[in-house]
Amino acid sequence: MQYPRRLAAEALIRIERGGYSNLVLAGLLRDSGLSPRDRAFCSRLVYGVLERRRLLDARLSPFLKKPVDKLDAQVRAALRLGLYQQLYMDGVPNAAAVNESVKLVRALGKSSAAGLVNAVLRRAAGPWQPVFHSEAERLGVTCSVSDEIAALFMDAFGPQAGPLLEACFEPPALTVRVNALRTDPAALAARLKEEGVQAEPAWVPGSLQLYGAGEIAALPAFQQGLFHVQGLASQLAAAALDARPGQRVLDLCAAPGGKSATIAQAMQNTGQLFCCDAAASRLPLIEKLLARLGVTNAQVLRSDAAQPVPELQSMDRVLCDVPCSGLGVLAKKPDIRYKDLSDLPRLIETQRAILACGAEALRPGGRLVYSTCTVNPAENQAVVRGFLAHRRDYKLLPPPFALPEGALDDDGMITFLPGTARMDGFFVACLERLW
Ligand SMILES: C[S@@+](CC[C@H](N)C(=O)[O-])C[C@H]1O[C@@H](n2cnc3c(N)ncnc32)[C@H](O)[C@@H]1O
Repeated sequence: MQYPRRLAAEALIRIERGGYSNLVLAGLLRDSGLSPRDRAFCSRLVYGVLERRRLLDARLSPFLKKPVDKLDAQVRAALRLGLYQQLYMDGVPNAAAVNESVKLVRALGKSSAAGLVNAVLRRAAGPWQPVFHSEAERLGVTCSVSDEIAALFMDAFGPQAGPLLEACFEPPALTVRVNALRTDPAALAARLKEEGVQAEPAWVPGSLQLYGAGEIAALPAFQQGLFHVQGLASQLAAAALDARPGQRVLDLCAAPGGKSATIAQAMQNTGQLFCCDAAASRLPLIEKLLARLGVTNAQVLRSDAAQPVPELQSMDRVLCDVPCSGLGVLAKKPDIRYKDLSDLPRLIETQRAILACGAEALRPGGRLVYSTCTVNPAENQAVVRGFLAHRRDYKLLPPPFALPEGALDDDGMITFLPGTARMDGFFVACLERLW
């Protein structure tokens, strides 16, 4: 089992140097020749260490002469991987975790650190009695997020902050949106079975949950555009728009195109769907996805949604799926755990501006959905309430779908907290323009 560990260390080192975790890992695994079991082991190690990094470092630090950040990257990776196996992988005996880490650091060309790795790991997994200076620090270390994120959860959710941050260690269910332009859930489930993947209807209509899927993009059903991978919360946000055949629909922040694709299917490939994004480099992602799924009613445009767009007016539907802090998707994107939030006020300004411009583009009687993948009330309820305070021509609609247990309903604004029905944390508000 040395090779998957070595690959995991290599991935961690490249990610530290600025690589995106999903791309780095996918690239290394693709060329590895590893069995599916070893790939799964390697992925678990990489994502596990990224997720628990702060806690792992806090437990390693007392046994090191210098901060973890100042160690050689190879030594740091071997220590974090070793301690992660000791603490979180029941299938790996403690002694094996230590011995394999010693071998690993040698294989990584740092034989001189073998004694250190051995000595530190023999002690770091023992009893731990940390001293914290604040509740935010305690939650931050034990749940492996920054103090700032811990404090934000404490402000927003009080005593629920801890359990919610714990829930962010549980990955959401792997779900796909069945491409209604080409197939239906029963036919797709049968097809996936033929391709070796178990698929069952998830509770959101038109979706399937997959089990034991390996590399999804390699499946013929994927390549033939029979589905796209999409979380249930995102599918619900797209469904909340209630887009109909023949309508004019504007998706203001569309890349990489997941919700646009689901909306195009609801429109039965008729009418006009405008898929905009400010990031030119992300537009090809939308084009590629829509082409694979056979969407023909969409135009992909570069456009800054925070500025009025006079050409895109009188829409029947507008989706503002705005850029956000991403605090609902910590379980999928571990990098967000340590994200600097100093930019938040500027981000909230952008969210407000996008909602205001989206509202201008909607016709009276039309529907607008404002959504985020964060659970931060300042980016969610506060933005919508601030908007409604000076737009008397808009009103909130009741939730357009049955809410799963645990979802919050705030005058019709819906928050899925992390862990609700195995979904991402997400926010959806549905608004109607009255005149
Ligand atoms: C949450 S993502 C959208 C996800 C997309 N709706 C989907 O379902 O695949 C937010 C997007 O907003 C884009 N964005 C950020 N600022 C923007 C702006 N001022 N105008 C338009 N798009 C913007 C980002 O490039 C990013 O692609």
